[in-house]
Amino acid sequence: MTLDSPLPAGYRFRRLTADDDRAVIDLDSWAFPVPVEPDEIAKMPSPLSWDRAVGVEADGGSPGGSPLVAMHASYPFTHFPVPGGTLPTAGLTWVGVHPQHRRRGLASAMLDLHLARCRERGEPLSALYAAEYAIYGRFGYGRAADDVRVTLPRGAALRDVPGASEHTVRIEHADREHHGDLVAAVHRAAGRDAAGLGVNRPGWASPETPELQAHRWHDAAAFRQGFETRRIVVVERAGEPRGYALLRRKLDWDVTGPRGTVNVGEAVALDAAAARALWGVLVDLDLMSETRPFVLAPDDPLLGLLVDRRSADLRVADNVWVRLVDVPTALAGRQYAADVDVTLAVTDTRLGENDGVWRLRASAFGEATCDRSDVAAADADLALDVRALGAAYLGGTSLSELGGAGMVTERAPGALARASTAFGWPVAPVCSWVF
Ligand SMILES: CC(=O)SCCNC(=O)CCNC(=O)[C@H](O)C(C)(C)COP(=O)(O)OP(=O)(O)OC[C@H]1O[C@@H](n2cnc3c(N)ncnc32)[C@H](O)[C@@H]1OP(=O)(O)O
Repeated sequence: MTLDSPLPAGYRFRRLTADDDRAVIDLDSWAFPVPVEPDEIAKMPSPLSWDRAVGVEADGGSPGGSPLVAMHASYPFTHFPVPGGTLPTAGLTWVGVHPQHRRRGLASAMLDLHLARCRERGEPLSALYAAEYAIYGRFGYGRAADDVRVTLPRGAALRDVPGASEHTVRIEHADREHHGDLVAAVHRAAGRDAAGLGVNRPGWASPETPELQAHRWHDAAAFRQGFETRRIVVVERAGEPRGYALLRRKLDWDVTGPRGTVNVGEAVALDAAAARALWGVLVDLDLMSETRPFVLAPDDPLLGLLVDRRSADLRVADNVWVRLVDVPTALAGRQYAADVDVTLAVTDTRLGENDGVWRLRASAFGEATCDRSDVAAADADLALDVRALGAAYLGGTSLSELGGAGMVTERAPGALARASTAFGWPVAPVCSWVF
């Protein structure tokens, strides 16, 4: 795997291994300051896939410290959900540069190396969560999904759903041994057939590696911020799990009485009745005054269940960002919501292989092909940067919205409306956990 990519003078790439764990934690705590000592973090299982972690060393290093001054890594998603299918995808993560070495081009060099390695591994997509919004557009990533954050008042009124009362509820300490398989199975089922529509939910990635799973189930006291250990609510119908939520509570008091908070890490239900049963529990826990789900899809059933949506103080956040590393493979590797036959003049200043005109042909919810076209760029139906293609790829941002912001240019009248419909998807993309 290549490490042969240009860096500013005085720096070199080096593969990282498990022996670098402590130096990686020290560097990471420079990039992401947290109120937890590196010694404590070192006791946690590392989520990294070391064969995909690359460091940057500086000549001379830092005085009294490690020569490691920057790093990046990626998680392998062999089955990252895209509209109507899955594709191998690199989940870029742990991008960090020591503050003393920032703005010298280290992140740019790491991103170029990352994209080259994705191509070598045959991963047509890369996805990430962005620490800051303005960083990743220049590297060809587009904001591909949004999620919503809400704060639910205690006892928030929920619409009735027939069948909800037929569920039983278990509230237990959450641990991997007892709940790992259940959580994985319900999460997978919810992504495969979102809300029983017979179509999948793009972006709904699973933590695939043993390292990531161990890290996600590890419940480090140092990161709980006064909240209790992790708990789980499981709703079942006829003995079969139909939904779950991972949560923690924290009890506070003021003169008017208890004002506890419920933080919900992940809440997943397989149908409307299970969602109603689950949320009925989550908004009515004794001594709590509000419930805060972490990440919800913009079309999560909870939003439709709320009788008064305004009471939920809804805010929108960017969720996963997507980068098409191999444009034809990525475009042919998803399904489309309508028949489409369109030529796209794609600009990609970092990966020249993607640059040029591509002809995409697909039948609604069926096969798709994408081939290089000999149409001149000026005559293609639509012109767009690879970043806009990434934003539209999971069906969460419409090409017409991007066109309205000047990020897609229509050359053939009607092409933007048709392509926009085809690139859409009946289920909003979202990833339910941050990687
Ligand atoms: C997927 C993830 O892992 S997200 C985590 C990202 N990491 C962090 O936020 C941790 C704290 N920050 C850092 O470690 C670093 O500042 C990084 C990684 C964000 C940037 O690293 P640097 O080596 O300073 O970036 P580099 O010098 O290559 O800058 C490249 C370009 O991005 C711009 N840029 C860098 N960081 C930012 C930012 N936070 N916001 C906006 N623009 C930025 C630079 O100005 C530069 O622009 P230019 O090409 O027009 O001159």
